[in-house]
Amino acid sequence: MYGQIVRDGLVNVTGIEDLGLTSPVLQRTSDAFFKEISPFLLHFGMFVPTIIGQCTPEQQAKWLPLAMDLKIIGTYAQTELGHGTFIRGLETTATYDASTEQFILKTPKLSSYKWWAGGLGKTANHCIVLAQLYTKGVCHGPHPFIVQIRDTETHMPLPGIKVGEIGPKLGFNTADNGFLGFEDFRIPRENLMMKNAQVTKDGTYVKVARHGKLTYGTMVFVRVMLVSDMAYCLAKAVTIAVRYSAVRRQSQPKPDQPEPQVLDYLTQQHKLFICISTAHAMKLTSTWLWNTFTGVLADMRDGNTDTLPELHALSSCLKAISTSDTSALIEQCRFACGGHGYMYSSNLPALYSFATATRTYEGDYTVLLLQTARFLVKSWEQMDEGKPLTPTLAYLEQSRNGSQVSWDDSPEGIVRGFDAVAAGRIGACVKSIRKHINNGMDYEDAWQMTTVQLVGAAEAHCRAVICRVYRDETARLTAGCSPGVKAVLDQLSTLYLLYWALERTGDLLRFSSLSERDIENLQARYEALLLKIRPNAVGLVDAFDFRDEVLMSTLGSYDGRVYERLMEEALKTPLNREPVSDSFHKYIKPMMQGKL
Ligand SMILES: CCCCCCCCC/C=C/C(=O)SCCNC(=O)CCNC(=O)[C@H](O)C(C)(C)COP(=O)(O)OP(=O)(O)OC[C@H]1O[C@@H](n2cnc3c(N)ncnc32)[C@H](O)[C@@H]1OP(=O)(O)O
Ligand SMILES: Cc1cc2nc3c(=O)[nH]c(=O)nc-3n(C[C@H](O)[C@H](O)[C@H](O)COP(=O)(O)OP(=O)(O)OC[C@H]3O[C@@H](n4cnc5c(N)ncnc54)[C@H](O)[C@@H]3O)c2cc1C
Repeated sequence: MYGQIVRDGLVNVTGIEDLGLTSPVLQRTSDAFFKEISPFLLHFGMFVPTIIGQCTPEQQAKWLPLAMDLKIIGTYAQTELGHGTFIRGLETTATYDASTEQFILKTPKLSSYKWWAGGLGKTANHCIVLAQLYTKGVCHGPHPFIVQIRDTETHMPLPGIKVGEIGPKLGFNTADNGFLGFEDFRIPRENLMMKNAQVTKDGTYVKVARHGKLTYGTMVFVRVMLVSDMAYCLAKAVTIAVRYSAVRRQSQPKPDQPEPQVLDYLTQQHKLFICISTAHAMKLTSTWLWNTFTGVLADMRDGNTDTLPELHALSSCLKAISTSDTSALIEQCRFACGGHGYMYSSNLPALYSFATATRTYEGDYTVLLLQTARFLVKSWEQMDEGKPLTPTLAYLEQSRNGSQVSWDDSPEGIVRGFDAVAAGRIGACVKSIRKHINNGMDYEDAWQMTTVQLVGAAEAHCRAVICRVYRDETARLTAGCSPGVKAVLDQLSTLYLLYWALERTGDLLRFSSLSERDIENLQARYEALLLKIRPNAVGLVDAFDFRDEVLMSTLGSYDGRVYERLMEEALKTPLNREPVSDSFHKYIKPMMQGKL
């Protein structure tokens, strides 16, 4: 399996190179080669971006051509057996030896071993290592180093390097995730990636970055990219599930009628149409987030890091919510396909295992929402001090006088309702923290006692951002469309708002004048909208325009020959090569004859 995937991975990479395309395209085209993950994912997904983001121009001139021409194969080794979330707690050390102008890398304990980096086990010969930088007896915190770990000719691990594969996982089983330990492993001073901090030959530490967290820049980039990846993943899953639901006929609600397409059941529409809407919502939000990200990068190039905190807060909650929603909705697509959705040949299991991993890697869901919550609470306090709010938090102003928002069930009114929920939940967190402090707790304990609410407030903020961006971007992008297209896309964005309003009635009752009658109206509108979308459902997923080779699904292929494809795949399984398995003669027959 590994050998096959490496071969396909290289065909994919060199093919893209020949076309002179860039790595995001690689990500998309690799889908046509793999159901699983390429061992080269981290090379282009994190190793190359870190060289660009963390190296000086001179260092880039050395390393980038080698990486882009695949003369070296890299990964990103930050997480350790003992630490993944808490980067400041990483145990691997890099101690500067001025006498030889080298850093000495050590993994002092088993828990210090790097663990998880994709491609590290058997594929990569270089990696970015995050290690605690020591010079002149002082620790300056985690810094990125570029480290050769295998001989580029023999691929043997270099002396002082312990490296290997970490073993089977829920998914990602071709990603070749590995472990890495250092025993007094020496690297040249120049292998410290010196864009944000430098160590001179005599060991003097020089801080260059204007912001203490620019070392974390690669993670922010990947979080931004993952929102788009999730939209793409969910669009594939719902294409499979909707097409299958159009082919599958089951049960007989009316004795004198033929079995209906399962797509005609309202419950099936309830499971699947939110998936179509969410794929659109996340795609539009990811483009908006990308534009925000590139804007912040431009500001930082001009020496201004003022917009970085809002980007960190946005990328954290959008990565958390997009990966969490996608994992849940891909599983919902699988549920909607009955037993055949559980077949590996449907491709839904592989899509799910990829999505559910993203909820954890690049920053755990809870941890990132708490990062966003930190920014929300700080913004609330700045508002109390009369300081201006950042654009995505402008809605907090409406909460200043504490009056309840009057419920308005128009799409724009529902967006305002979600703003009110977010403002209300942030305000409740601030109130909780202040109450605990007044009762004698210190700030850290008061914060910890409020974290369940803080995660909820961050989710509410993120939902409000997605609703607003989705609604605004749909209106902007459909302005020139035909009335028919405009109407269908408006139905999808309205469906998203009604769905989440019904999911969050508790919050809306608490923070707006929503009534029981309003909820009944929402439910009726939602169900009527499902029926309106039904005639366009297959057209909407066809519009995602996935080729069969990319969907790789017995259930989702364009021609709808589901049962023929399921049988074709079944006959390919190794167990069907012989009519009788040799296990019958070895075990079953002796058992039947009482000879086991
Ligand atoms: C195509 C692609 C496919 C690419 C496909 C690639 C496949 C990927 C495979 C997987 C790869 C990985 O998982 S790589 C490993 C990923 N690992 C992670 O993501 C680890 C997650 N942990 C973290 O990011 C950090 O530990 C975090 C939780 C933020 C806490 O960091 P710290 O303790 O240093 O910071 P704190 O004390 O919490 O906060 C101090 C201040 O720093 C700010 N801060 C914290 N992080 C910041 C940041 N990133 N940018 C700006 N500011 C930040 C906070 O807002 C605070 O600001 P003030 O409030 O103003 O003080
Ligand atoms: C498929 C996959 C691929 C990966 N690839 C890479 C890679 O290429 N390179 C790399 O460096 N890493 C990689 N990782 C590792 C990944 O980045 C970490 O697993 C992730 O950052 C989570 O950290 P952790 O595993 O230490 O979990 P922990 O942080 O230990 O989480 C365990 C639990 O503790 C909770 N928790 C932790 N801190 C807090 C807190 N402050 N407040 C409240 N709750 C908290 C979490 O929410 C979670 O419920 C990969 C992981 C996976 C699953």
